[in-house]
Amino acid sequence: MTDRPRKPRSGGADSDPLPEHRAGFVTFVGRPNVGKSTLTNALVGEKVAITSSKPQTTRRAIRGIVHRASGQLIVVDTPGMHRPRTLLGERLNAVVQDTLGDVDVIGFCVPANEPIGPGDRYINEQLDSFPRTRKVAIVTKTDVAGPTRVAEQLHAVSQLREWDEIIPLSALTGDQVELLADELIGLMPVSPPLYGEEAVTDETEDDRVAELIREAALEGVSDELPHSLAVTIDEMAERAPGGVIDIYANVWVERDSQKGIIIGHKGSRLTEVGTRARLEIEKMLGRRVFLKLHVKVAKEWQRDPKQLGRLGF
Ligand SMILES: Nc1nc2c(ncn2[C@@H]2O[C@H](COP(=O)(O)OP(=O)(O)OP(=O)(O)O)[C@@H](O)[C@H]2O)c(=O)[nH]1
Repeated sequence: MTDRPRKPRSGGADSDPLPEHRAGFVTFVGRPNVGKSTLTNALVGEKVAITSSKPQTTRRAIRGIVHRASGQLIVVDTPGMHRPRTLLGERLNAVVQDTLGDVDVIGFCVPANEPIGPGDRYINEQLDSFPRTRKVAIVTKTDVAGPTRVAEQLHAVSQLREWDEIIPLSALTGDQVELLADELIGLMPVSPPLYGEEAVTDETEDDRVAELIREAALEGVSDELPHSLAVTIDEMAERAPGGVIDIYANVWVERDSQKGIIIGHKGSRLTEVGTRARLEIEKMLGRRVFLKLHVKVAKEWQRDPKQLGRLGF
C-alpha cells in the first residue's frame, strides 16, 4: 500500500549484494472483457479470478498472490469501471475507487485488437485522481493482433499519459507475462513478503467455490442474465476424512423466467453447469466433489440493499 513505511534502498560498501526483496499491491483496470482476470490468473499460475466472455463478470476484489525470488505481487482484481445503473453498479464502482486509492501500481489494460475508444479514455482520465500511484500500460491479447497492429496500439497508448512502463503481452499464450511480473515487482516498495509462500489468494475456499460455480453458470447464457446471477454456498463438508467433499450451493437469479433458463429442459442445463463447476472445483481442491445446486429466485436483488448484503455484496 502506498502509505506503508518503506525501507530505504540499501547502499554503501558493506551493503548486502543481493537485490532487495520487494512486495506490494497492483490492480488491473480497463474496459470489461479486456482480459484482466485472465492476466491475474496467468501471473498467479492458478485460477483465482473467474474469466468469462461475458463483460463485467468480475464482482469482488480478489487478491491473487504472485511469488518470485525478487518479490511478491498482490493482485487485486476489480470489477470493470462503468457508469452505474443499479445499486450493485454503484457498489462495484465504490470497490474500484477504494482499490485504486490503495495500491502501489495500477495496470491500465487495453486490448491490442481494438482501437482505443471513449471507454478507455474515461478510465484513463479516472487515473488522474491517483497522481502518486505508479502506472503501467498493458496492451493485452497480442496473440490476436499482428505486429504492426501491436506497434500502432503501443504508440496510441503512449499518447494517453506518461507511463512508468508500457508492455504488450498475451495472457493466453503467456508471452511477456514474466516480463510484466518483473517490471511490476521492480516498481514495488522494498518490503519482506506480505503473504506466506503457499498462499495464492486470500479469498476463502467458500468464495472461490462460489465463483467457480458462477463462472460455469455464466457459460452460454444470454446477455441480460449474467448480472442477475449470484452464488452462495450453504454447506461444504467432507463425507469422511480425506473422502468426497459434499457441496450444497444456491444459484440466485432475479426472475422466474431466468430460473427456467438456468435449469434448462428437464434440468439439462443445470446438470451441465454442475459438471463443469465440479471439475474446476475438484481441480482447485485436489479432491473428489459431490456438488448439489439449487436455483433460487431473489426478486430484483441487484437493487435491494438487504438482498445484496445477503448475497455478499
Ligand atoms: N486471444 C486472447 N484472448 C484473451 C486473452 N486474455 C483474455 N482473453 C479472453 O477475453 C475474454 C475476457 O477475459 P477476462 O479475463 O474475463 O476479462 P476481464 O477484463 O477480466 O473482464 P471483466 O471481468 O468483464 O472485467 C475471455 O474470453 C478471455 O478468454 C489473451 O491474451 N488472448
